[in-house]
Amino acid sequence: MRLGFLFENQYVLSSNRCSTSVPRDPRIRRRFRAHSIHWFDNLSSVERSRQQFTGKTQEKLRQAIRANVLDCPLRHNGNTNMVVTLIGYRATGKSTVGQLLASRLGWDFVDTDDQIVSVSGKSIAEIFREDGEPHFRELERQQLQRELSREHAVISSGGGAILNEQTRQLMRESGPVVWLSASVETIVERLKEDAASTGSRPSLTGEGLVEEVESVLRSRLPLYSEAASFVIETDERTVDEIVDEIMSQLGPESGGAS
Ligand SMILES: Nc1ncnc2c1ncn2[C@@H]1O[C@H](COP(=O)(O)OP(=O)(O)OP(=O)(O)O)[C@@H](O)[C@H]1O
Ligand SMILES: O=C(O)C1=C[C@@H](O)[C@@H](O)[C@H](O)C1
Ligand SMILES: [Mg+2]
Repeated sequence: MRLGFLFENQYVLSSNRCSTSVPRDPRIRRRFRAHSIHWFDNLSSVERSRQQFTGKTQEKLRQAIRANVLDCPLRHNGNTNMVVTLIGYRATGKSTVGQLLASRLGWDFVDTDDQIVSVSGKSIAEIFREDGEPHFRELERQQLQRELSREHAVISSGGGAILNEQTRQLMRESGPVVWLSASVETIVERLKEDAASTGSRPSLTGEGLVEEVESVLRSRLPLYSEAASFVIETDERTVDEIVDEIMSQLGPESGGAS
């Protein structure tokens, strides 16, 4: 049986006949995916080209991947779990975009920052101040672990959720991971203008705002990249346009463009 393969960080099922080749039980599907990824990671790039990409141009391949990448999980609507997780630095729009995306997909929307605030009865700034950042990270890890086992949902994660390796892996195993990106200038501008920043975005380094965004973003880029199924640039784009592009990347089965 052909399994699946990863290309440009996207998990791809190699067959269109997923209903027969992919186990329906979510637990078995997770193992199946993990195995496929491991299998692909262990192939040399030359071997990958020979086995998978022979005779196809890169662009054709990309199109094929876009068309197929989420075809199978979405076709199993109702049978398997399928969670879309939004990742990205502060103020890249995870919460704003996530709400609209969830309503377009008709799925539940979950914002793990909001959940942590509501369960703990404290703002994120208070948690950082009174209990320390490591405590917040642990709450975040637990919250995401719980929510990623939902059947269908759009999850807006916190900007630093990807710091945890176990969380990164679980996100990827649970469905597509959408990385919202923005330039330092855009992030700084949005952070300054958003009244919610004071309570929900305590300083991470003690540096000035611009220096902090530059240094923390730089250090996290490899982790966002590792966790992501695909990236969406958000600079100078409306929330509607961003959701349209995500829907289009998710493929026709999500109601997105073909
Ligand atoms: N595409 C966009 N264009 C203009 N403003 C935006 C866009 N996306 C989000 N914003 C604004 O940026 C601010 C931050 O957005 P949001 O809270 O959704 O970001 P976030 O990624 O969830 O941040 P955090 O990681 O801190 O939770 C809000 O004021 C929001 O209205
Ligand atoms: O980037 C971060 O580390 C954070 C982002 C926010 O979403 C919150 O989770 C919190 O302010 C920490
Ligand atoms: Mg948010």
